[in-house]
Amino acid sequence: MNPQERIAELTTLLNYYNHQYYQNSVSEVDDFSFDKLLAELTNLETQYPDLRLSASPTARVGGTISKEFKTVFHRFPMLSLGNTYSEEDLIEFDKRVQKGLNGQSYDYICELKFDGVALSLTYENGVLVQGATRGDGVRGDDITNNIRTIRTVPLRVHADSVPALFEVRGEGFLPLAEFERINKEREDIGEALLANPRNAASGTFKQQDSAAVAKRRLDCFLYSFLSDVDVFDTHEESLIALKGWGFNVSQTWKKCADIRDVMLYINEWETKRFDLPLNTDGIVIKVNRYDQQRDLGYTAKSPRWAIAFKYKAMAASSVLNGIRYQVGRTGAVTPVALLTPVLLAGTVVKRASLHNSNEIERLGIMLHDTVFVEKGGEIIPKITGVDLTRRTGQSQPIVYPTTCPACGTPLIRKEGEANFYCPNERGCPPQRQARFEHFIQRRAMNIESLGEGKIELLIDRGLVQTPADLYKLTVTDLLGIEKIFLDEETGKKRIVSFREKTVENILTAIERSKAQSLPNVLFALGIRYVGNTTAEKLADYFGSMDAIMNASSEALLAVPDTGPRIAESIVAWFADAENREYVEGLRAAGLQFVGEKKMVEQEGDSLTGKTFLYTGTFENFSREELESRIEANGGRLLSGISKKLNYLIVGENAGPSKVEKAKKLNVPMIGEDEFMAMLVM
Ligand SMILES: NC(=O)c1ccc[n+]([C@@H]2O[C@H](COP(=O)([O-])OP(=O)(O)OC[C@H]3O[C@@H](n4cnc5c(N)ncnc54)[C@H](O)[C@@H]3O)[C@@H](O)[C@H]2O)c1
Ligand SMILES: [Zn+2]
Repeated sequence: MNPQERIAELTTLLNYYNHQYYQNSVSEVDDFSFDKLLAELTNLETQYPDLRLSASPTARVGGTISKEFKTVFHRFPMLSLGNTYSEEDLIEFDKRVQKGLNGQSYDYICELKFDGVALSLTYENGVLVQGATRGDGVRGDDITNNIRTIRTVPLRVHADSVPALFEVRGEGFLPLAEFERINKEREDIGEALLANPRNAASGTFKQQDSAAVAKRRLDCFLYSFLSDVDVFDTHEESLIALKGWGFNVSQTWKKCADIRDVMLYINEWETKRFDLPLNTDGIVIKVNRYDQQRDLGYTAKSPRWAIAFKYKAMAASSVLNGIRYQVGRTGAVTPVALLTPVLLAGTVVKRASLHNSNEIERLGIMLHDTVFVEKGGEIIPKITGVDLTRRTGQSQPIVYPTTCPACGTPLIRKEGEANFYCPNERGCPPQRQARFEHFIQRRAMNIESLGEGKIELLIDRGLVQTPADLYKLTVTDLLGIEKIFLDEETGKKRIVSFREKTVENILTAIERSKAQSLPNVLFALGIRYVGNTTAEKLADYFGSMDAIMNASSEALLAVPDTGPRIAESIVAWFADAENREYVEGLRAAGLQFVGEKKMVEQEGDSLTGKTFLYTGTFENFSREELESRIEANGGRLLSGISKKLNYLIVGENAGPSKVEKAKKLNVPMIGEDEFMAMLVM
């Protein structure tokens, strides 16, 4: 391939990866591979400047804006950072800084490079007025409402000395613990898992529904301050002040006197970073003094006074001794690799995730192979490849089981799904146990005192078949029973025994669970795809278990955010005779089958398929009434003016900027009378 062809190929490919990464929150390649391709393109362009294409990703910030949000212009451009994986490059960087500053002395501030989404927050008179994404660096998406859901972001800064107008920038992220929690929940209801915390954060910030965003507890670390007036002389001062004003500044930064100090910081955090509550992929080195930053200036894409040093993913090699097939609550069978223990990023790794059978095939691994294990964003490390040079005659092909490792039932694979399933929902021991565990969790029936082996014991003793049987348990059933559990790994014994106090606690918790509301009961049933939020929406809409149980697929589809996949799953679940019997058992036990019907009754469909936004006040409706009438007639409310908006309803004292924007985008504006006329059409 000649340079011209290669440049064209790389330009197209990298633009595609950027699009996937920034617009769709998907990484099709790992960052290291991406950065290598980008470096190759940069080199080719330097060698053959005439061949550079106008769409080249080398001199532009990768993202763009989206149509779903209002566009905002950044007061100061939001740039990218030059990056490197090598110490030599860092020394080169330091030499450039030294040269650029003509012999002045300087120091650096080192920070961790947080792996999330860049955010810009604007404060006017101490009040948060705007939160935006980086977008293409010049314009970003206005996601103020979503940013307001972050609890550590101050909505108002209580400090006398803050400038009238200033901007802070930072990295929005999904804490690892939260990422794990969400994925556990998704696994529980059979949803596909989120790939990694960065992409999950990026996808969450782009959601339209701020209430849904609030449910994922996003967080944000702030790392820079900008204003028109000079407030600080150094970056260090700004970090200290931001912290003092109540911003969430990670206390991992450090002032470094020279590049050798920087290297020490890099080494120090290479493994320590895994103890942080979020993923980091390197460190950022910034010249401390603002006047020196100004002297050094910017390229089209990044500051000359800063650079990112990225850590290569931590890898180790180990031997694959076996595979354990785990059966989850929904029957999905997932392989876990059992490895010879190996030290990786400060922890001993014995297991690695393999996701599913496709992954085993893709990697081409065999039993007893030497494999590469990497610690990336996830808590469990993953196998990334095979060391073929060390394959011995001992290697054996991995034969994926065709029957359930727990109960022997032949496995099935549903169309379009990567996992094999054990269809024996009720008889398969791990599935049965997981069903109980799902039932007792806090968001379901909240009988968590039954955790940690107690359920296993009840099942073992034949005291319970389905969770409905919990409500028949008596003191005599429970008192005195016990079981010894042996931890396979440590060889330690653990005794679970039901003494008087335990029994009392359990029976009280079971009794109290009868007061759990309809959405909790519905969620407790464990219908695939019916998570907490869906259960709440169904309960709000139908008001009773019977109404849900007897609802047709079409009726279910009318519930907000309920698509065909959820609707079909619900209908199929209730069509099953044994499930019906189970539900009747729960009814007989006295659980809450009736709730509050909170959803607006459908009045008509005259607004179906149309989107609305309103501004100002109205004679015949309060804001709430207007919103509920729109929804009750099949219309949809949007949160901002975009080309997608069909009508802006304009009332008294309408917001001039909204009207202006609607005019610019040719969005039809209607008055209250016209809206009422549409209702009766
Ligand atoms: N895997 C893929 O498909 C794919 C596609 C596109 C981009 N990428 C990755 O994204 C990178 C490019 O993204 P980029 O342009 O946002 O650059 P970058 O992520 O390498 O650096 C700039 C960003 O770093 C972040 N940052 C984190 N901590 C910071 C701190 N302490 N101080 C200042 N900034 C901090 C900010 O959000 C800033 O916008 C590439 O290096 C690549 O690894 C991957
Ligand atoms: Zn099974």
